[in-house]
Amino acid sequence: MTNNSNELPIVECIARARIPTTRDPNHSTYPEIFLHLYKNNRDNKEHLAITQYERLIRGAYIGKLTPEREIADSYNGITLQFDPKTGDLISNFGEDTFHGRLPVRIHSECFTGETAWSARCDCGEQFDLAGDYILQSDVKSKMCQQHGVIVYLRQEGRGIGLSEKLKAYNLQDLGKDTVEANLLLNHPADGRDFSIASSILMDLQLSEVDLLTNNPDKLKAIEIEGKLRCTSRIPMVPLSWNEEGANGNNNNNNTTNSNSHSGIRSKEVESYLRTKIEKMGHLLTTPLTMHGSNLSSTKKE
Ligand SMILES: Nc1nc2c(ncn2[C@@H]2O[C@H](COP(=O)(O)OP(=O)(O)OP(=O)(O)O)[C@@H](O)[C@H]2O)c(=O)[nH]1
Repeated sequence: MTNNSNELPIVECIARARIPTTRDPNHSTYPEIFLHLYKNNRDNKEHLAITQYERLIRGAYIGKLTPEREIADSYNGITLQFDPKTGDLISNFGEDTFHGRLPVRIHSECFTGETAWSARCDCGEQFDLAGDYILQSDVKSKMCQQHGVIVYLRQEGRGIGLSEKLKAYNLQDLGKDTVEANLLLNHPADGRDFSIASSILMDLQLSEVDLLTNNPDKLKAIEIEGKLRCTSRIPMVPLSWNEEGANGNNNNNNTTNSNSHSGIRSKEVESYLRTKIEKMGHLLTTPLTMHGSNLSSTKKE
């Protein structure tokens, strides 16, 4: 395995499965998503793609697998044939490049935000918003059509890992911001490698994506000449900013922020978001009334 950062990582899907989900309460039957587990030649992590699009189910097992059966249930009118020993699809459909745009979220692991209900960051909220945007049918944007992909990168704490992130939290409690805390611990401000996500998206045969993000580094990483293109950015506006009078690019109708849930509020999350905007160039306009500050800075795209 090579580790040349100028080259795109090589990714290989090592497991796929169909997952019925409860994400869409308006759906009469449960919608289905597919989990694709990838290994790669950059790190020893298993990264994930969560897809909602029928052409992206290569290798996914559909129907009830028994040792005698070689034909699985049909899916969207296509009869699926699979290898009963491995569970892999034999049919080759879905191998063509997908011609069209799909909403895509590249999300980084955050145990504290997604599992432990931490109000230090908005990671759990963002993950839910991305799922709602992609999986629900009643979102504002007609572009969704209940199709899309979430690439879930196992890059906890912007790549520094959970134990180092907890040390950073302690420094933040002493007054450092998230960037200063990382640097004091001898880590980069952001140690993530988004090119793994690009390779996964290309493996899923995507060529054009509408990226759900405020992070300019993700927008850059997604542009692979002649292969992968970001056609538009869908801003991730914190839910709590709904009532705070967010302006500028946050008022874009085509955002993930389409419901009235009040979102995460804490002085820690405000500091976290402020540091993203002021030090990491995130494409968000701070609401003027942000608690504990009178910020009015606007980052232009
Ligand atoms: N080092 C460090 N990492 C944190 C902290 N809070 C959250 N994180 C990590 O920051 C990452 C958030 O990444 P993403 O959800 O991809 O979002 P993003 O890069 O901010 O960009 P968006 O696409 O705009 O949401 C996760 O890996 C979190 O674990 C912190 O205080 N310190």
